[in-house]
Amino acid sequence: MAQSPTGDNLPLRQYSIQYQPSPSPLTSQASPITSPPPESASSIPLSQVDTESAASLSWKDVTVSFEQRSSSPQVVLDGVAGYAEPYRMLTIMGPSQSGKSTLLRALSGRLCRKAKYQGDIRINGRRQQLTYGTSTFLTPDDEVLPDSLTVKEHLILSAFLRLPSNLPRKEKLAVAEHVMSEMGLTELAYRYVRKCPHKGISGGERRLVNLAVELLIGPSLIYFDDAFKGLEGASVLSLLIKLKGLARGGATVIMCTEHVSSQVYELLDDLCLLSNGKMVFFGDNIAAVEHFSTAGFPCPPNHNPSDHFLYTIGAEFEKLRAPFLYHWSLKLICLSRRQDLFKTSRAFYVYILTRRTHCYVMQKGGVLVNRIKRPASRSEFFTLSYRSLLNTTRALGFYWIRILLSFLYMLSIGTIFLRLDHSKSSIEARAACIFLALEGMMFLSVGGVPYMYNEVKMHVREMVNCHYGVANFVVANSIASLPFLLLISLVPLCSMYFLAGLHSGALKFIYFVVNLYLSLIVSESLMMAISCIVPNAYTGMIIGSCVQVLFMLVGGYVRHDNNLPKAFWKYPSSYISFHAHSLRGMFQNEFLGSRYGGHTGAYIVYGEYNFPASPGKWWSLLILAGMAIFYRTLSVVLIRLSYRVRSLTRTCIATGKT
Ligand SMILES: Nc1ncnc2c1ncn2[C@@H]1O[C@H](COP(=O)(O)OP(=O)(O)OP(=O)(O)O)[C@@H](O)[C@H]1O
Repeated sequence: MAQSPTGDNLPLRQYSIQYQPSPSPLTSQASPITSPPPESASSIPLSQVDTESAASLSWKDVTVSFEQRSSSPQVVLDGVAGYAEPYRMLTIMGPSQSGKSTLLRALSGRLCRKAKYQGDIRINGRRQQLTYGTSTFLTPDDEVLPDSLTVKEHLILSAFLRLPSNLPRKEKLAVAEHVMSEMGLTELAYRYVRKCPHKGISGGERRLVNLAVELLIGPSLIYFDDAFKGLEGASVLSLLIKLKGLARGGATVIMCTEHVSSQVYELLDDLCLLSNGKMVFFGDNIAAVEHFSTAGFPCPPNHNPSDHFLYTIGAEFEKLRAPFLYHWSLKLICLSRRQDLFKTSRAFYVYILTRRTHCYVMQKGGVLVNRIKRPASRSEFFTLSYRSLLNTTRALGFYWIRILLSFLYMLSIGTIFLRLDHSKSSIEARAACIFLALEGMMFLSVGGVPYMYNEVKMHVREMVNCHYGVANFVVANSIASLPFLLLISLVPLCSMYFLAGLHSGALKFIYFVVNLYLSLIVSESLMMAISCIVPNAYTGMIIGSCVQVLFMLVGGYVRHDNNLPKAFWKYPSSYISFHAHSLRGMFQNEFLGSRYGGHTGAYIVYGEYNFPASPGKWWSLLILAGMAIFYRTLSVVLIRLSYRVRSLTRTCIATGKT
């Protein structure tokens, strides 16, 4: 484990991943296994562990249940015990729904608030909080990367986001380079992190990039949920070798997976087998095979042990096996043997408790000291803004195509309403032209939902590992969008405004641009708030479209203000509809102070179109600005509420409350 070149007392470490595969443990001379297993030969004695940053995790009586609406609580983990040591990799295995992810979440302090937790989890023998930089949690479900950035850019920007501000810029770059080369990503440095046949990277490489990003802060504890989900042979092996390298570098690696190939199984260190929330086995990979054999379930020759365990302990296999067991007595024998298997797990439990006590005694001081300072909020903010700007500049579909579409749309409106005169008949045409221009432009912002959804998801993933705050993310994202929204309101508008021959005054034109600009900012902010709560981008687009249409209906053009039904449509919908404020301002700007076919502007706006006389057009701009701030603040609140990862266990570890 190489120390970082940070000078000072900065306890930042960099992993050196130089894993050399050892001879296959399954083919090597294994001693006959008894229960509980003997201390593994490959296990590093705890006295030799680098206690400055190493983390020994031990847990006992961990019980987790979820409240059910109609029935009694569902017990997902039932009195599970175990430990994970530095320099070793623990793999939690078991059939689907056996509680693997729940155990991993409990151990990392990331259980959701709904979960009822009981138990005793200790780090280096103490109940203590996992502080920033000490642990990282990865899951393929949250695997969202900024698609428009290259691997190198992503790692460098992540280093700036994660490493302390007092670390010189040069050293942050050096850390990023180091991690990139250790993870074997140097050759991919200039490839985009998106999945794309030519310029992008594969799914396995994306997972390595995700892991690399988390390694920048040198965490002592690495939790990896469903580590191999969606990966095929070579990628699984490559990821496993990297994880094992990390463990050999001093990290405590805990991952969970449903099953692995026999080649991968040979490379595993410790195993925790779960079935239906109960622990069936705990020990090293060789001991597991022996244990099943002793309990009457020998793994057939040339058979994948991991598949064999799944078959034996998986409740769902029971149903599948039944038709093949025509002899009832045979079935009963099988079931009773299976009970034996579960009973022997008691012996492992006792063994683990002994070992766990050992962990307490040997760990010097018992405190996890591998803490690094969080970057200052200001530097976080600048890096996030820069990343958002870079991402949006390159996101072709998000802004550039939108600018082009907006231009074509405005051009169409401009040519349809070409050179409007000041006659009476032009009043209706002018009103329609303004309404269509405004509504069309605001509606196009729905197309940005998938992009925003990805941004929010990426942020939440980073938030889970405590990398930066929500407010910084939302403000940075808003600032990055401003130049593009200005382009969208200015470039296309010019084509329409002058072609249609709307009011010729310079101030009137500036007002039109500012009003459209603010309306787009509000619309964008609303879409962001929606992206924070929807389960996927498509739902977000549907909800976004519905809200835009609803706001348009009460905007004052489709149905005049005094004709709107009072309940719901007028109060409160027409007041909270930013379309209404924007449209009223636009109409006041276009018509007031001019005469059209003998009618005064005031008559047209307040008499014919029934817009309320107050507030005035400048107030509408202020209201729009206020709404933009409101929706952005709402996004901060929604992200905090809906993705709240309040660490229940963390609190328990820290306070000793069970
Ligand atoms: N937030 C939750 N609310 C309600 N029930 C939950 C929640 N999380 C997990 N469960 C339940 O806990 C049980 C175990 O889930 P868990 O995800 O831990 O299993 P798993 O072994 O990781 O499964 P898989 O391999 O399919 O991911 C499941 O029956 C699941 O329905």
